Amino acid sequence: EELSLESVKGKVYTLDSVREALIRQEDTIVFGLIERAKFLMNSRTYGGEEIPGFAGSLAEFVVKNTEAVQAKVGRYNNPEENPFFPENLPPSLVPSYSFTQFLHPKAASININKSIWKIYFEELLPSFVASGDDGNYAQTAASDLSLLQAISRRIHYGKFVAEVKFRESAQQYESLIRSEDKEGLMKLLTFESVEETVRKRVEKKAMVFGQNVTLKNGDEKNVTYKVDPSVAANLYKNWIIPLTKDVQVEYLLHRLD
Ligand SMILES: O=C(O)C(=O)C[C@]1(C(=O)O)C=C[C@@H](O)C=C1
Repeated sequence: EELSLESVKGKVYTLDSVREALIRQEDTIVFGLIERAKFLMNSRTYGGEEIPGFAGSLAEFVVKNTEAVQAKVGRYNNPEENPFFPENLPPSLVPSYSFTQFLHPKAASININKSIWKIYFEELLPSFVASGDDGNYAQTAASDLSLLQAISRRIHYGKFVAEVKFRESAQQYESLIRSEDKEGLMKLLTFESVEETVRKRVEKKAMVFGQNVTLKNGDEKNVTYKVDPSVAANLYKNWIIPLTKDVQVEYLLHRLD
């Protein structure tokens, strides 16, 4: 019998368990897309300085302040969580839970939220949100925040995936890490067939969770969706999976520090 990766009590990370976690996070992301798509683009949420005395957008104001509140109640004590604005976050005020420390300390702090932020507003939103203004800026920012958090958590979960893979094939990874062979690392950590399954499942989830439900007979043939299922699948294909892989490579490059 093989020993479990973590013999201490607490959360156990294995390739199966991290993949299970990624699958569950798909639900959160698909629901997040559906919730954000309820509102129009509402560009005033993202531009100009709408808040007196605050140098940033309304969305930035909501995210910064919400992260500060959540930091005070311990959100970022969990190594699976990564803030968008880590600068000047207040300390937690609550007793901390002892989360399983699974990551390599020198690689654990990777945070690519600055890129995620930019991609989200510049590329993702326009791909699934209808243009226009319905005035719901606060609700829009709140739904952006929960979707951003879900996407960020998923992408940074790459650290856990990478650590599992490293422990399973330490020798193979070590030589690639020592020669800083990014391409070789990318190749070793890639499973094309898993990626294809992820994309297909996400498309199906967008169909199942996002279909407009009616009780009228005959409507089964005219099903419509709240978010175009192919948009959800492409979001994974073009951004979420590639960024999760970038996090894995970045993590591995620091794995022997
Ligand atoms: O499941 C894995 O092994 C992962 O690394 C996750 C993931 C993904 O982002 O979904 C990324 C790279 C692999 O090629 C397959 C899937």
